[in-house]
Amino acid sequence: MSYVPPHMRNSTSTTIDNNTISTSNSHSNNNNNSLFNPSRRTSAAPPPSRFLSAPDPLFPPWQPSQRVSRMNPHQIEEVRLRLNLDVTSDSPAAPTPIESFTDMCLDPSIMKDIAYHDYTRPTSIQAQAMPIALSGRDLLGCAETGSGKTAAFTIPMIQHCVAQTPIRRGDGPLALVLAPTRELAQQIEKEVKAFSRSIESLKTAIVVGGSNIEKQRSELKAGVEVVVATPGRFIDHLQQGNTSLSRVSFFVLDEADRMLDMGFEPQIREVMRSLPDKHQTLLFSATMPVEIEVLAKEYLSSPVHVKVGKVSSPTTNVLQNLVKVSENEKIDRLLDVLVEEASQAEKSGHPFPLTIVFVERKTRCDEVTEALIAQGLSAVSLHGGRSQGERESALHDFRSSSTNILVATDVASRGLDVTGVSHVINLDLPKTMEDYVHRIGRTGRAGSTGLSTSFYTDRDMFLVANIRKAIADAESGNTLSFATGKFARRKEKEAAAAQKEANIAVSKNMGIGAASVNIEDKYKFMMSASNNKGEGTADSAWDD
Ligand SMILES: Nc1ncnc2c1ncn2[C@@H]1O[C@H](COP(=O)(O)OP(=O)(O)OP(=O)(O)O)[C@@H](O)[C@H]1O
Repeated sequence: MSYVPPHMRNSTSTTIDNNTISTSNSHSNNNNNSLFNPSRRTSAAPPPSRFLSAPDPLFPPWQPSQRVSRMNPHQIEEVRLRLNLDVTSDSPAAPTPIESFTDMCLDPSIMKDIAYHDYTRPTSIQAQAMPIALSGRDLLGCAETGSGKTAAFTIPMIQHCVAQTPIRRGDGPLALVLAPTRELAQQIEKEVKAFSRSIESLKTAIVVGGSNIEKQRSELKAGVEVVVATPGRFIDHLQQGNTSLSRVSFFVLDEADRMLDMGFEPQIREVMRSLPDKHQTLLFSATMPVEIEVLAKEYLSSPVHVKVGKVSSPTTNVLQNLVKVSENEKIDRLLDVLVEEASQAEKSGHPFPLTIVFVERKTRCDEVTEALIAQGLSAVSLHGGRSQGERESALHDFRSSSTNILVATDVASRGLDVTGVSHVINLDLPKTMEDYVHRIGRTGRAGSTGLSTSFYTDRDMFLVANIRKAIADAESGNTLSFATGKFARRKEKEAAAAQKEANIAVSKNMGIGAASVNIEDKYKFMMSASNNKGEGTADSAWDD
């Protein structure tokens, strides 16, 4: 299929009104609802975009500086090599990577905000992804954790919005970003605001579960240029007719793979199917499983694939420690590490380094936090079982360093960017390498270095072998990545379970079963909690 730029795509086939959403997820439980059911539109809502005569093209031509335009293929290749960029594209060729913001010929207001935030030069993913996005192309972007993927789509998105006819009351947004967690969505919206602080006319809305739906409804109905949302709540608003996709011409899925894992694939597919013909789509993640590539093949139009360095692997900015422990000594060992950190900090006169402790389950999260507080440490917990207000206040305390330890489930493992996190501790290892990559990526961000400490027991040997391999690969410069995605995760879990079974059989034969485990009284409640059947796992915390 040859490439058709978004502004050349046929806009007369925007037959979105008849599309219905499949409602396998609890967030959208009305099977008869159409996302765009005209009867659900408010009278203030505009007619579908095909009836609008847009005075301005949706995708005005964008050109980089003369200097960049004059680069020859050899020079382009040299830049890609230097920036560790792997770029593939059907015709036409991918736009040239740009190593300075000035050469990107951005709106002067955006340039002012980039300077305000002290971004002096683009990161590798930004250098290549931004020109692709600015030229209206679809994109599949994969770069390691903390490499600046957010600005890579945020800045071109703002530039795109500035070029559109203004939003009127009742219009849907011009740009839509979907992200898997409330915290990540809020962070992205902040970044949109940060790079559009000089553009008063650009309004944003954050649309996530757990927050006041009335306020969101009135913001959406009043009309905003950019919506950043978690999928469940956004679909709710679509179904209620509070917003529409009819003006969305810039669509981003951040941490796309995670949203598919969460069961939002039908909804995401429906949104992608229902977008007006004139739009561009950008998909980003640090791990890019095959399911995403399949989705991209179906819905993206000749996307440019950009990979930076070794994808789907732990960032090399983090020094990874693996510590073998028994289940019942985990908390003591955690306290040892944290108390030592506190005393080092005191000796050196530095503040206690910001530390994230990942645990497997919600209740364990609260209990570990209580145990740390009982030892005089300053800790807060973050998980999907807490109210939205509690989640926000925990993250606020941690971001402002008024609390230096965040104990969290995997709800904090994706995308969260907290400046100054220097240590990630896996009290419980995650089930898969993919989650491990995202978790330890909360440190060692934006070129800084970080440390991770992972406690493991016999039951984690499968994952530990993979981690060791990843560390060895990184040291030897091996560029092969491990497989990610739903199927790969299932296989990984099955293999891990088989190994666990084998270990249990061996220990039974040796007469060392669970009965011999001696749990200190003070931690007994944690063991029982984590063994408690029916309690939500970390995955069920993703309840946006
Ligand atoms: N060009 C730049 N110059 C300086 N700092 C930057 C630049 N781009 C991004 N950063 C900073 O780098 C940090 C990480 O960026 P970001 O959160 O976008 O990473 P990410 O690639 O999305 O990570 P993850 O995969 O974990 O979501 C942020 O604090 C951001 O402000």
